[in-house]
Amino acid sequence: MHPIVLSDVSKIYRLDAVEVPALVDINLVILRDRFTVISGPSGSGKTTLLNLVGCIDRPSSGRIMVTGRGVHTFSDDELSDFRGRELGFIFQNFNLLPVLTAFENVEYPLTLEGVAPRERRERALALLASVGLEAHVHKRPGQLSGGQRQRVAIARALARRPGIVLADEPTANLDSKTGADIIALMRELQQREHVSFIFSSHDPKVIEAADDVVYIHDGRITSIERRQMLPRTPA
Ligand SMILES: Nc1ncnc2c1ncn2[C@@H]1O[C@H](COP(=O)(O)OP(=O)(O)OP(=O)(O)O)[C@@H](O)[C@H]1O
Repeated sequence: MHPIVLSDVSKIYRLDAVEVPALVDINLVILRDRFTVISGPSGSGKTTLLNLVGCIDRPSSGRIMVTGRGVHTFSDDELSDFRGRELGFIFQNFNLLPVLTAFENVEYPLTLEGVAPRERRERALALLASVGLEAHVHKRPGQLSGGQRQRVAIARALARRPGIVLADEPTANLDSKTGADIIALMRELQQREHVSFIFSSHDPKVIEAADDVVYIHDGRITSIERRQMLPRTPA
């Protein structure tokens, strides 16, 4: 099954009497287990599209199926439940809880889900090791570099084993070398954890790493580039 299908989706923001058409008639299939990048100039609608797919906002019209569910029909509570269960998020400014250690930040979503302490600990430590932070698990975000904070955010996004992970400009606040390392890491984790990654970005390095690139301009899809259509063999 395709994880995400958008049919005739439009989003209009209303500012007083002014209407801003941020997305217009979007028809898009985002394939599962792939690294999809939404790209386009500033103001083209990337964040709006990601917010709709991420169940943070609803379309003004059209249908959005995420893993077989029509999320455009969901109430606020249903959207929030669905987000917590099915989706992981990596935020541009990392959004880590400053008073918690790296370990506690990754463990936190598992605590919310009611996972038993031992399993929480094992999963959080394994994820922090897989992002190369085993030596930093007891540090708080303020004691970590930008790249290290992003790694914690990636580990946290994967903690509940979501089928889909979304990120808005994940390399925007990183220098170019750190950004390249983070992209390589995300690529590796996406394949290992069998998740669909959907990122918005205009970073050429992120676009280069993608399987599929959806280009948007003025709220409309201008082209879709699908690469490596053959299934990857496990490493
Ligand atoms: N909450 C809002 N209220 C009104 N207009 C909005 C709102 N959010 C976005 N817009 C408008 O919708 C359009 C698309 O914005 P969006 O943030 O999706 O673009 P973007 O491609 O992510 O841009 P950037 O790369 O600069 O982050 C823009 O014209 C923007 O001004």
